[in-house]
Amino acid sequence: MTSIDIRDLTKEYGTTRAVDRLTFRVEPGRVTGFLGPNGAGKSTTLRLVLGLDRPTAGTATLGGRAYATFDEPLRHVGALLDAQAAHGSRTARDHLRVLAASNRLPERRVDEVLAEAGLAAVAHRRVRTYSLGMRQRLGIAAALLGDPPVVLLDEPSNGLDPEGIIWIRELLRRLAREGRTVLVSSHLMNETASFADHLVVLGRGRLLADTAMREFIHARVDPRVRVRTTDGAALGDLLARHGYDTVEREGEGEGEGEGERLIVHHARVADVGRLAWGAGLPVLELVAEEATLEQAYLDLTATEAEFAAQPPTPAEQLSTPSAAQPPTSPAAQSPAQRQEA
Ligand SMILES: Nc1ncnc2c1ncn2[C@@H]1O[C@H](COP(=O)(O)OP(=O)(O)OP(=O)(O)O)[C@@H](O)[C@H]1O
Repeated sequence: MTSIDIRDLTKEYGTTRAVDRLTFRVEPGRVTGFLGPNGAGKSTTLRLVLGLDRPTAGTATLGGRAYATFDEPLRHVGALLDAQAAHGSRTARDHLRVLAASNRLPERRVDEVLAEAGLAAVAHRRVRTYSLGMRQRLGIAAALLGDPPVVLLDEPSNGLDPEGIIWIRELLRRLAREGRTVLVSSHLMNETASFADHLVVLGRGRLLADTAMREFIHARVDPRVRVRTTDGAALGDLLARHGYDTVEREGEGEGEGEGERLIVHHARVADVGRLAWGAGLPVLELVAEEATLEQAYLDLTATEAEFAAQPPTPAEQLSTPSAAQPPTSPAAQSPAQRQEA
């Protein structure tokens, strides 16, 4: 199995440190989402893995080898970095045939990946007539050509139509199920949440998180419960007495007799339901509000966004908590933890 190993990787462009002593491993058999604000260093990292740029320090290897040591790299790594890279005057089929020949891949792979990417019917059209989404599909077809154990995709959903977005999601899931190593950068949080098992998050070239997606979300976003009752004041008091100090009263529900809606932070449906039942308060609605990757991501990168808007002074930088260990937000604490504090 081929993992991607990034060790102490640093890349400087003049005075800009695009990647800053980065260390992480991308494991096979799962889709790893690669996230971070604009300019965080994701593309630079991918370029370094693919030998398109030389690191200032550190290493990026695939199954222990540098990309440059592969004679037929498409058999080892498939990558989509720039959907505009294909030559416009060639047909899609010819573009793939050239790539296949240069890596001694059988020509049947060209037709297989064209079919897989939904391009069979337009394979004889010149690439310059392709829409952004079609080019994106062609780039993904090229990445799959050598049946590689490692797949790296930079913003693969870019320009894809809804059907294409479902296709890429299912493709990524399948590639991971087949035991491949799949690293996908994206700015689309809903999309990433739909296909990634694991996340690597960068901020200003440094590692902010390397964790399972489920843990990433649950560590940062508190569970909430939406409850509707005929007596919001009584339920609010009851919850406060039981340590639920963040209760938002949303007011009357729509229509007559709809009751009042409350949002209870750091709570679980079973606990709120049991308390209301014990006090004889009628519950008209009781729903767990799902935490989203977007909420968790914004919580983590809030500090980074501030830095991006206004560069800190050296003194501020010194007093900033380590980016690798962001402070636990109040939202991530349980009522018990907050009471202890
Ligand atoms: N060839 C280059 N010359 C100079 N600076 C560069 C070069 N490539 C990247 N940078 C700088 O390195 C930093 C990281 O850029 P990079 O493109 O890797 O970020 P990113 O996370 O991929 O961003 P985005 O989400 O916007 O694509 C940025 O400050 C960028 O301006």
